[in-house]
Amino acid sequence: MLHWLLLKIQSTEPQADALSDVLMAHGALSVSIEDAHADTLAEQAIFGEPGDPPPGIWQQNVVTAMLEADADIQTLLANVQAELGLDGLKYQLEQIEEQDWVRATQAQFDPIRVTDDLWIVPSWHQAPNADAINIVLDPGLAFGTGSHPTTHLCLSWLAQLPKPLLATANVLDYGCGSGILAIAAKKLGAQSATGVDIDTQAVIASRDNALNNQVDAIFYDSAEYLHEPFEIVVANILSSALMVLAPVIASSCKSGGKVALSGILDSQQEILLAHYATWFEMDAPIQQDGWVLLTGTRRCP
Ligand SMILES: C[S@@+](CC[C@H](N)C(=O)[O-])C[C@H]1O[C@@H](n2cnc3c(N)ncnc32)[C@H](O)[C@@H]1O
Repeated sequence: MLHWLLLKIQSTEPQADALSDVLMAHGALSVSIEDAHADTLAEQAIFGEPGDPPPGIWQQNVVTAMLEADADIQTLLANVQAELGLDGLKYQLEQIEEQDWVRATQAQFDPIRVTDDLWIVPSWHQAPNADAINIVLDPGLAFGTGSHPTTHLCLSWLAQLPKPLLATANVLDYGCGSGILAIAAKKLGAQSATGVDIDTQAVIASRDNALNNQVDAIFYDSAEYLHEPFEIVVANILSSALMVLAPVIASSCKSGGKVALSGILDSQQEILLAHYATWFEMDAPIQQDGWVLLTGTRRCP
């Protein structure tokens, strides 16, 4: 049964916001803007870092309006053209059938293999390897489902740490998001795991996820962080935050302790390597899909 129409209009960066406003004013249920070249070699990557000005939008984009099935498209287009002074709009119309939206959303998330022995499994899936360490995690408001290369890099690093080292290690997950790294550390055998985050929602999500995984890990607001020393510190935060937090991360890591830093783009690794070399003996960077993991060992202060 037909339920909605999707009107997709080709646009350019200066027009896109005004076009969205006019579509909403004339009855669109929702409007989204996407890169016109998404999923092609010409795709334009846009990243925002805390403290930076808003990154803007794509030069060539597609503005998509979701409309009631009986919307009068010709009148809507005439209004858009008249109000914005645009001629010859290029557009496409698609029909959306009713479907089971919960099932459709869940179908996008499959179990993620980190190693043969470590998997991230959505709660509605059967674990592909029941004997593996399976972290049960559903997509939520906090970052960290395991699908992003930066999380994957940190998880792979935790998984390859020697078991005797982990068994005596207290692990700090700075910028815990969903709590995935702290939960993984504890499940892999760490003595203790603590996560802190600047975002209250992340702390709540981490506590819920730890409970769902029957993992005893502590999560709290980074504003209350006590600067305790840990044997292992993982921090998957964007590079600008890692630069600012470097003294905190260094003072949180015991002499001889290990650090793993991610959320770093290829182009940002040199400056971070140089900065963290002040406190750590740094290893060769590890790369995945344009993202970098930096690891090191804390020198004696
Ligand atoms: C990329 S997510 C990483 C989440 C998870 N650790 C993972 O590896 O998937 C970064 C997290 O760091 C948090 N964050 C950003 N800046 C921070 C800061 N200055 N102090 C503490 N947490 C911060 C964000 O709220 C976010 O939850």
